Amino acid sequence: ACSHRLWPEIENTVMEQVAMAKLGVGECGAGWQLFAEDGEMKMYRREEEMNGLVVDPLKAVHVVKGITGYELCHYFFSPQYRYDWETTLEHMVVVETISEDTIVFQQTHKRIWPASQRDAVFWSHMRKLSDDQDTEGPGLWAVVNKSTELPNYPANAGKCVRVYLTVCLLCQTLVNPPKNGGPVTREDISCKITYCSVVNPGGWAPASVLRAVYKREYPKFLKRFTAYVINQTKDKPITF
Ligand SMILES: O=S(=O)(CCO)c1ccc(-c2ccc(C3CCCC3)c([C@H]3C[C@H]3c3ccccn3)c2)cc1
Repeated sequence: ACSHRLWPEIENTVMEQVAMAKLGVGECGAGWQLFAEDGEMKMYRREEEMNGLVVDPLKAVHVVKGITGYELCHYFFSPQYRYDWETTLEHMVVVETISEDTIVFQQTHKRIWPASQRDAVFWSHMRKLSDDQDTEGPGLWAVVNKSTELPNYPANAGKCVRVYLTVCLLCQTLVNPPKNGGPVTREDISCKITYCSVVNPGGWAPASVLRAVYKREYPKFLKRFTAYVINQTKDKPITF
């Protein structure tokens, strides 16, 4: 995989995205505004436009009990589960499997009225990161998705407007070993999640419409996805 043409970009993007994900939303002076909250899940956005297009960066933080960072990243990265949890997905193609941890996708998303239908072409990479603090711990896992150009999937060639996205799912597993020294069970683990995304909608769509869609779709997506992983893993051995 290190020889692949995308490798340098993947390496740089992962480092940059993980560094950004680790930054707290800090004092809200940094422009992050809380727009959705549900229990442990908090969603922030910054209102940003690029030549008239809404490209509001999104940062969500969440803590989920009973699953590991590896498990969350595995179900997020692996194509075979995506239709189960990604409700806005109309069609997904695995364009290229660069390695077991790097895949190129083409996805068509269901049309969200009144915007025209969108598609995305992006590479997706999953990786374990060394957790600076404790090296031997379960550590940090991340999946980074970033739009890329593919000659065989030219942008805006068919009915869909091409979106440009950069997404980072950063997960830290927290283990609370049982007092009695017994084996670690799912009651003793939780996962701290940071999900960052910037989606440039490609073609024009009304700012009010896009912001309403983001406000509705992102909380739904993160809640549905985490519930899906909890359900998929509850009767399986823990994978760190
Ligand atoms: O995390 S991923 O990599 C998971 C792999 O599927 C991801 C997440 C989000 C998107 C996406 C793509 C298009 C749109 C919009 C833009 C104009 C009209 C459609 C949106 C906005 C609508 C928001 C949204 C948020 C979450 C889920 C779906 N929809 C989001 C794509 C990939």
